[in-house]
This record gives sequence, structure tokens and C-alpha cells, in this order.
Amino acid sequence: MSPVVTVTDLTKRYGGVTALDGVSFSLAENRIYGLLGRNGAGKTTLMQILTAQNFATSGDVAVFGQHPYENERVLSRISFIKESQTYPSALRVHHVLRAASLVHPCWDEELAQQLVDDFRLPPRRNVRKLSRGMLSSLGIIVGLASRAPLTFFDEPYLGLDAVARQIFYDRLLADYTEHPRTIVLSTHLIDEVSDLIEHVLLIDRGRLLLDVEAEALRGQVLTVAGPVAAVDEFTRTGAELHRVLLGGAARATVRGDFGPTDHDRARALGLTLEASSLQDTVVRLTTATNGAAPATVGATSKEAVR
Ligand SMILES: Nc1ncnc2c1ncn2[C@@H]1O[C@H](COP(=O)(O)OP(=O)(O)OP(=O)(O)O)[C@@H](O)[C@H]1O
Repeated sequence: MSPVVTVTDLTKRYGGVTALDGVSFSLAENRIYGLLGRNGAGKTTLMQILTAQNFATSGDVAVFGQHPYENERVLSRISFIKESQTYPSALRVHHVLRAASLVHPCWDEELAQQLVDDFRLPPRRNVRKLSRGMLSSLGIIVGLASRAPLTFFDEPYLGLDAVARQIFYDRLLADYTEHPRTIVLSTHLIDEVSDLIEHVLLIDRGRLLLDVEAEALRGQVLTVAGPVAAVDEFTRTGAELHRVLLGGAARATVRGDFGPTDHDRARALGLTLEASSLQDTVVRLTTATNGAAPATVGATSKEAVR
């Protein structure tokens, strides 16, 4: 099946700032992607280019097999929900939903109304009078009810409380299960979405660090803990990303091609072994690339980054 998005050697420079640096990947049909990375990594720039709201400096993008710029056939199949979306101040909530229904051919009005109830949005309230979280809810409703074959959520939940965020995750998963499509979710709340994400794209300083199935990643990055000598022995077979020393004990995050025999090996060495959380993996990978020098710590809670 041909990819929904193909990005080839994409570079974007803003003057002296390289926001994207030779990025290549593709997005398959009917998957949920997590687009992750630290502040300033280049995530928004990438989504802007894919949705024709920004220009590449070099490289190619194809969306549904075509260039997205001024391409109505492509753009009508995309929904892009941004952090801090603004609306013309004269509009009320129901006006925004009506306008969105006109530009998104797959719009589902019943779903939109159900989400308005779920998020307790007052339909007749002027958008200027919505709270910060209510504005985010409105964006999320547009993103879900548009049912676009390619949907981008760029940090969609500024100001949204924990209950509303959970409603978003639940409704997204339920609707995606019934109406599969390609969804790209960019977020810093990695733990909250780790069960939703099927494929991870991790960007760091404009470069693609990871392009991997979430399930495969879970087996590749492990946290191993126990006596220092035993941890040293175990980590010989992987790339160590991070270590904490506590007296004679160590806790290390290690990346490698691990299998069942490694779990037996850890047990034989008297070590505990567990899969790192997605958030921990992202933190370790994006701090390990700083090239920070290893440090030694005593029996404190301070961390030594390798
Ligand atoms: N219009 C612009 N002019 C100059 N530099 C820009 C512009 N837009 C973005 N940048 C820079 O490009 C880099 C990538 O920014 P971008 O907004 O894509 O990152 P991000 O991963 O979305 O960050 P965040 O998670 O903080 O939203 C940053 O260094 C940013 O300062």
C-alpha cells in the first residue's frame, strides 16, 4: 500500500537556525504516530510543511502522492489542529463547527455534537469568551469530527484539565477503531499517550532520532538495576544511555537488540530488568545526544548522565 506521506531529505532553515536537517520517513495508512521531541526540535515546522503552511528549504514531501501546496485535493483530506488555534472574534462555537463541517468532506455532525456534550462546551458562546481549556476542546472536536484521512494534533491541549484530556484520548481511540485513519499526535505528555501511539517518530535538533514501532521500541530500551559490577557486565551488550549510582548499586538504561536470553542473563547476574517507559526512553535518548560527560555520584538521588 502506498504511504500517506513521504518525506525525503527535508531541510528547513530559518536564517541561521536549522529547524529540520535532512529528515526522511514515511507515514502509512491507518496508524497513530507519536511525533515526539524536546522544545524547538522541529515538530511544528515539520507539520506546517506537510500541511502547506510553510516552505521547505530543500528536500521533498508528498502527501497522498502529491505535493500539498495549493493542492485542494490533498488539503481537503487533512485536518491540522494547532496549539493556540485562534478564530475570528465574531464567531460562536456553533459557527466554528459549521465552518469546519463545510471544509471537511468526512465531517461527522453527530460525533461533533456528542463531543460538544462530552467537553461541556456552550454552543452559543462567543469564542472570545471561552476559557483556554475550552478553546483547546473546540480544536479537539474539530480534529476528531473532521475524520480527515490525515489528522495532525500539535500539542492540542493547552489548558485542558486531566479529565478532558482523558476524554480526548478515549474518544480518539474509540473513533479511530471504528474509522481508521492516519493520525499524528505531537505532545510532551508522553506517558499519557504511550498506550495510544503505534509508531514513534522522535526528532532532536532537527534530526530524526527514532522511526520505530512502539512495540518494538519497548523491547529495545531496558532499565537494569543491581550491583555495579553486574550492571557493568550486563550493559556490555548494549548502548548505555544513562546511569544512576547509589553506593554499590547502579541503575542503567540500555538500548540494544534484547531477547529472552538477556532476561535469563540478567536474572543469573542478580539484576532486575524492566522495559523503560516511552517517556523515559525519549528523555534518555534526547539527553544522551548532548554528549554530556559521565559523572559519578555517591549515595544521593542525583543522577549521573553518561
Ligand atoms: N518563524 C520562525 N523564524 C525563526 N525561527 C523559527 C521560526 N519557527 C520556528 N523557528 C525555530 O525552529 C526551531 C524548531 O521550531 P519548532 O516550532 O518547529 O519546534 P517544536 O519541536 O514544535 O517545539 P515545541 O515543542 O517547543 O513546540 C526552533 O529553534 C525555533 O526557534
